[in-house]
Amino acid sequence: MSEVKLGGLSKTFDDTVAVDDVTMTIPNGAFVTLLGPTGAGKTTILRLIAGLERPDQGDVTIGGRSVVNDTPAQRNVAMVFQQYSLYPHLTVRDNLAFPLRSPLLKTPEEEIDRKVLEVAEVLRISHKLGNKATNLSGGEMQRVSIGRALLRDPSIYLMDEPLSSLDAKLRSDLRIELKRIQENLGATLLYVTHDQIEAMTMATHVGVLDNGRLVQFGTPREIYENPVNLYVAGRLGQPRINVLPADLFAGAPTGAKSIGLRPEHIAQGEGKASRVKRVEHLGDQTRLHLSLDGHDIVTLSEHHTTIEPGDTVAIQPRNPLFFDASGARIA
Ligand SMILES: Nc1ncnc2c1ncn2[C@@H]1O[C@H](COP(=O)(O)OP(=O)(O)OP(=O)(O)O)[C@@H](O)[C@H]1O
Repeated sequence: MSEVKLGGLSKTFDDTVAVDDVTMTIPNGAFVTLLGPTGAGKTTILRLIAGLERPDQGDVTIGGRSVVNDTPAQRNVAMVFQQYSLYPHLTVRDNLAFPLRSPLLKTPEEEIDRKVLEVAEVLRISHKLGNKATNLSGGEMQRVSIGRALLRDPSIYLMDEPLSSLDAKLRSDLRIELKRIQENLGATLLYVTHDQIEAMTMATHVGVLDNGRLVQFGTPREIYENPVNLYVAGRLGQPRINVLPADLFAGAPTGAKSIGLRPEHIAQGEGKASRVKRVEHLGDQTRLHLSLDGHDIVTLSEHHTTIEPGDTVAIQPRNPLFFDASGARIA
């Protein structure tokens, strides 16, 4: 596995700037997620690293060596796409074994068998090894695609929303498995997702993209607790951060246009009186939807709260974030 560096990487398609001067280091053994809305440039970054696109500007190095003039095969990256890409006429076993049977590798058949079984076990598809790839459910096909990538020994794994087609239960199981496998292998992984839970739970580092630009790169905790701007603050956190006028509460610093309050950063009991509009009991948490001077605010409450719609709750900020008129964080 290797450190992968992007230096001033840019790519334009016709009039669209897909990737805009991105500089980023994916440390050896790191699990980096790229987070951003549709069209932010996530997939294009993966394709530039894989060698499926050529950059207009900038460099990609793998293990300290520039690879921009290398073919995808020479780069030795393993890519898992959102859409599974299996050989339909082959069995699951043969699909998994395929990369190991490359004439260059000369892997002995018993070793191939052992590795295939191991990966099939982890991904819970051992009972389907004899099936043709076409006789699988979407979730099973995607697990085979992930398994096929895991069977190689690439410089980096590039994964483009590999879990997005799976149901919620399987997705959360595989999230844990994938993280465990990555840690065991010491694998370097760049993982694209829309899903902030995936970004928060699996990543050692998160890169947040906005219109092709990398706006912040840091640990999930840094990104959550210290967002550089409103855009980043809004990408992590469920329920989303409340963004309110800075003068709604006393104490805003000069130049502050808005205050960002995460739902858990609102203290109840003292402060300004808000009206309860809705109470959502979600099992693991209870959410209060409040209205204060015409602004909607979401906060959390105790599981067994007796607060009801129509009640009044006094609230005040705790650990607020302040942003200027351009959205940049100022305090
Ligand atoms: N081959 C292409 N030709 C023209 N435009 C492209 C091409 N590939 C990507 N784009 C454009 O570049 C921008 C970035 O696309 P990209 O697929 O990298 O975004 P993304 O963040 O991966 O989005 P999604 O989450 O929807 O996959 C988009 O505006 C897209 O329409």
